[in-house]
Amino acid sequence: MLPIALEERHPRNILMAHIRLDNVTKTFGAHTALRNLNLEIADGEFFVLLGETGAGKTTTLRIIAGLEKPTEGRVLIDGVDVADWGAAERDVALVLQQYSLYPRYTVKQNLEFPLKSKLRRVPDGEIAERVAKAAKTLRIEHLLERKTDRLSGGEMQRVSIGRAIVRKPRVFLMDEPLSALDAKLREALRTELKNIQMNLGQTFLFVTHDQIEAMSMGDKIGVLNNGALVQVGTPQEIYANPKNTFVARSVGSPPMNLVNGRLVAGRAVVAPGFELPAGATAAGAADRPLTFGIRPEDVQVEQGAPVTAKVHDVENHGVEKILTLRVGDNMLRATVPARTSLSIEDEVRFGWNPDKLTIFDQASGLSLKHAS
Ligand SMILES: Nc1ncnc2c1ncn2[C@@H]1O[C@H](COP(=O)(O)OP(=O)(O)OP(=O)(O)O)[C@@H](O)[C@H]1O
Repeated sequence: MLPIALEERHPRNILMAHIRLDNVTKTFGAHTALRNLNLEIADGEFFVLLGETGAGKTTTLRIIAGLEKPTEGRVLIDGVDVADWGAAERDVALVLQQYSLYPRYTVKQNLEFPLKSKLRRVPDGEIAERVAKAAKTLRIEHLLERKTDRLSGGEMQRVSIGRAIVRKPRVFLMDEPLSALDAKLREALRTELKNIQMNLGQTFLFVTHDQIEAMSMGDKIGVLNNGALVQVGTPQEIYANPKNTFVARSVGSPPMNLVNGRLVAGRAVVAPGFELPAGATAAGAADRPLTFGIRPEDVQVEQGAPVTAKVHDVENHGVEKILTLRVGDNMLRATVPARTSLSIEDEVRFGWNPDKLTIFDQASGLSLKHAS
């Protein structure tokens, strides 16, 4: 019996999809790539999975796409367990870092290709309509007759995304699609991709190791470390309230300052001459080794007595400067306005509003806010 055409199975007015991973574990021999992953991606959400190399990002995408089976756990699309569905039936589009285009075909032929499969049965008129619309959205109309081996990296990636868009999949899965592009193009495509997603209103799962991409594009970010999901939240939640020191280090450029210290007589002490105001002590912070976290933009730096630090380095970033301060054995980064005129070896005093501190348990790395 012929398989039911995808176009008939998923009526075109139902394009969105809700994805849930229930306790998914994936092992390759003795190696555990994913452990007890619980993940929920809402309809129409732009969800970014952020993780370092080997964290399990691609494995997660491949499991959702049906290219890999979980060792344990379930994948649900719109509430339905899709364990028995093959990749084609799941109707998800995977966009990869390497553009999988046909080099001898024109852009137009590349865009038409996914719709010409027998499984889809898309009428010719509709193929032309969808290709024209995708080309307009991606601003590649002028390239339609060009062979894809004559395109720049950015243009090729647009065509790859176009091949996903014309299919009208239920879900877009994107595996570091911008990482092979140069910085300027990456920035431009970040904004475009976000706009495209908002216009289509469809579910996007985008994986990256680039925290700037995650922060600027995601409605929600999931931070993956060593196959485990550490924290899920909006970019603002993740930035302002990291669950542990790993997440604190993963977002922000420069990252959060993390300095080890402890509480002595109710007063937080990081190092000699580096005492935090008494108000900085958090509820539940007993006398134990702690790590104090402060974002560089929350460090205030002034010239004059009492001297508490020396300027170790000054980086000029146009709108702002990033100072590295030497405080005893510790280095502290501070973001200050560009007009600040400080030079290496200048003596300064620094401080911060205690409300801006995040305090972590040194042994577990967990934020006391999340632990309480
Ligand atoms: N088919 C496989 N066989 C054996 N090990 C695998 C296989 N696929 C992935 N792994 C391992 O599982 C872990 C997670 O891999 P995965 O590709 O999901 O990571 P990633 O976060 O996408 O990394 P990257 O950013 O480098 O692509 C890695 O340690 C990897 O070596």
